[in-house]
Amino acid sequence: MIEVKDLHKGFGDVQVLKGISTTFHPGKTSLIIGQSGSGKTVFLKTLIGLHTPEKGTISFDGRISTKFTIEEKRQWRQEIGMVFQGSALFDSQTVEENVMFPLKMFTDNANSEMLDRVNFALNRVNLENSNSKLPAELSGGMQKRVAIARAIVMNPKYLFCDEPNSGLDPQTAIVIDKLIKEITDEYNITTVINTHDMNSVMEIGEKIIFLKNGLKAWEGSSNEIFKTDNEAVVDFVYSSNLFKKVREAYLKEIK
Ligand SMILES: Nc1ncnc2c1ncn2[C@@H]1O[C@H](COP(=O)(O)OP(=O)(O)OP(=O)(O)O)[C@@H](O)[C@H]1O
Repeated sequence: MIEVKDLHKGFGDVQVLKGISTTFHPGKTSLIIGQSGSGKTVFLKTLIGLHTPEKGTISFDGRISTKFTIEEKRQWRQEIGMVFQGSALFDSQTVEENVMFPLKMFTDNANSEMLDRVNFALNRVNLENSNSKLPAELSGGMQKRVAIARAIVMNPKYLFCDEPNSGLDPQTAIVIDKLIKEITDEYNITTVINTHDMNSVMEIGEKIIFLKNGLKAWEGSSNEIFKTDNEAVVDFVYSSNLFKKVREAYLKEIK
């Protein structure tokens, strides 16, 4: 479980996060949504330790990350998986080398042991027989699978994804979303995803946090987001006519 309390982060005179508190639970996919510039990326980067908060705490199963010693930080870093926008694979390395990278960096396991683990992760994302391919030889959806395999190869407790389905067609995006949700359930991972994709919100949003101007303006589940009368959420999520109609139809049905 990740507990965030009163998180503040700014740059110079600009305050970006203005006191965010929330909790992310194991086995659940939590989604961060909000307009461009609302602070989603700064929030995610602060959670993973790339930004240091001025105020507030982030606690990982009781361990406060800003108080970590170097050794504790190294240990914690191994418990984290990350999927970045655009997959962030090493272009000149094969799929196998990309997925093996965290194992080489953090463990001194024998090569055969690492290879078993790599094959397990690739198998889990349904990407067998691609070990020797280069990222350029794969489709965008397959590259995301490699990025997910790399993120889970260390058996993480926490998974952070920044726009995991950006650049994918809607069908592939849903497949990737569902894969992340399945893995989250299966391995009881605490997963936090930044997204702009309203399909993701509806499909996999077990918990949704809506940021507005650096504050948490709303949180709830995908079912609750249909029913909410929070104006800011409704304006943001149902800004397209299609989603407005879907919401109206849903609300009629449950009356
Ligand atoms: N390193 C930085 N230095 C100064 N300002 C920054 C820095 N990183 C982010 N900001 C500012 O913080 C604000 C929030 O940015 P952030 O990238 O978190 O927004 P976002 O919600 O992720 O937007 P988007 O959906 O467009 O990715 C913006 O005004 C941005 O200019």
